[in-house]
Amino acid sequence: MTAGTSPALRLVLASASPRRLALLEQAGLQPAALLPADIDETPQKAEKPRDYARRMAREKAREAERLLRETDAQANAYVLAADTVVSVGRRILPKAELVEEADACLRLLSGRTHRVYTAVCLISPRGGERDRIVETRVRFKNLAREDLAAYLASGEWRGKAGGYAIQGLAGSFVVKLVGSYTAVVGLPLYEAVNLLAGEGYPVRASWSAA
Ligand SMILES: Cc1cn([C@H]2C[C@H](O)[C@@H](COP(=O)(O)OP(=O)(O)OP(=O)(O)O)O2)c(=O)[nH]c1=O
Repeated sequence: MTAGTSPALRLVLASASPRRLALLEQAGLQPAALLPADIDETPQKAEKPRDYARRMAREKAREAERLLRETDAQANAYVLAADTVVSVGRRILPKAELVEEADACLRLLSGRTHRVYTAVCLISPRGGERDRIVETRVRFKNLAREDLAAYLASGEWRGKAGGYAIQGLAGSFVVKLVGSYTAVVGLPLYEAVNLLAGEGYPVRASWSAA
């Protein structure tokens, strides 16, 4: 753990997503602990995709913070959580678990622009809560029958919001992206690092090659 002058200062990533951990590490941040939060991810009736992503990130952070306090009431930790939602208009696409779901998502995304909302929420050691929401517009090419069949066979869609992963094979479906690539993968690095820095976390403490 490298957290500057305060050895007790810790970063906790409230996530089970290997992508989020890899992104955090890409930015030179090594969490001291992973604390996935098991929350109810059902969207509320008529909830807007942006509001839903924000609520989910907040609930994940709060639940992880609660779990942390249960084991260590004095924990001097920053708790970071994120949530990614893919939407077409007001419609929230599912995190595809079944091939039928992925198929339906990809047919909907084919040849059009959709929005990806990723919210990031940070709870600081003193309990202060801050968040950011990033909207990214992604345009997919027209997916041919062969594209669809091959992509579904790859299995890369499993567990991914909207039934695709831009960091994998589906990267070749993207005609245009306006917003944040890292947000689409699962953690907007610019916003996450800024949130942490703004709350006093030593974000560059481990950058030195020495
Ligand atoms: C759109 C898209 C999503 N995803 C992933 C990121 C998230 O893991 C997932 C969206 O689901 P989330 O509910 O945001 O995250 P998760 O349940 O996988 O992980 P956790 O809550 O423990 O942090 O979809 C990609 O990896 N690539 C993409 O291009």
